[in-house]
Amino acid sequence: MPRYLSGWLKEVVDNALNRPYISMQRSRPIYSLYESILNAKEKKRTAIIAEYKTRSPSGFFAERDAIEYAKLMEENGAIGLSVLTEDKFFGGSYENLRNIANTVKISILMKDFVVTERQIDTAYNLGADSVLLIVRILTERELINLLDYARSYKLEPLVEVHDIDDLEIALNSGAKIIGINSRNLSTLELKLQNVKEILPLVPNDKLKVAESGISSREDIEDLKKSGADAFLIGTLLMKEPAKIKELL
Ligand SMILES: O=C(O)c1ccccc1NCC(=O)[C@H](O)[C@H](O)COP(=O)(O)O
Repeated sequence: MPRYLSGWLKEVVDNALNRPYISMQRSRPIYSLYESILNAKEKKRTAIIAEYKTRSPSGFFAERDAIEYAKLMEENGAIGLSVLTEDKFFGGSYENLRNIANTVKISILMKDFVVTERQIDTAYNLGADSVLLIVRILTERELINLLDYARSYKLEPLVEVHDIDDLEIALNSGAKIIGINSRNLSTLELKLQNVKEILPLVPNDKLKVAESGISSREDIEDLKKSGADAFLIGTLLMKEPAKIKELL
């Protein structure tokens, strides 16, 4: 069982425990998220992971065609796509993930509240190249088990932290890609400053992803100075997809 949780986080995790398993034959190769970020880092290119989400608990709402969005992001140099599959709170679907995976040749992150191996089986089958593992909702043992399980498919998870305690657990678990999320999961407030403070504490042999609340080229430059290797951006690009051209 995942950690003790309350409120919407408890509900989202309870739902995740009962998500159906999708059985299908994966038809695309793995486009490694780890290698994609590393490659951009080595070439000193800005690594953007563009997120497809249509709503969220903080009140975000956008209507946009998933395939058009994914193609535009790929054509404009995004190194990856983060696709929300959580349905109740984020309006996501496995169908969007499968359709996007059938369309693009860049890395795809299944963005969900992953707490079971069955969800990782499904991510792989649908064509995802990585899964999100959120430290806040998992025990350290569960995190280690799910990391190992994802790697058995050659999927390297993005392990998300919100504070220094989470970071310690992520490092103990052997995570290789660490995402620092500026959104507080309880209050839903954004605080980019938290990300800037935690980034320098992440060892340099990890790949570091800044997540949430990035709204300009200046934010990216600031986060780079603090050590970020990649940037996960949803709201800005879902509202104005053409902005990707200004970010790279
Ligand atoms: O996006 C939300 O409002 C949200 C609310 C509660 C928990 C998580 C939430 N978002 C998850 C994410 O990680 C973001 O969608 C992602 O980092 C992109 O953030 P943004 O660019 O701020 O949309």
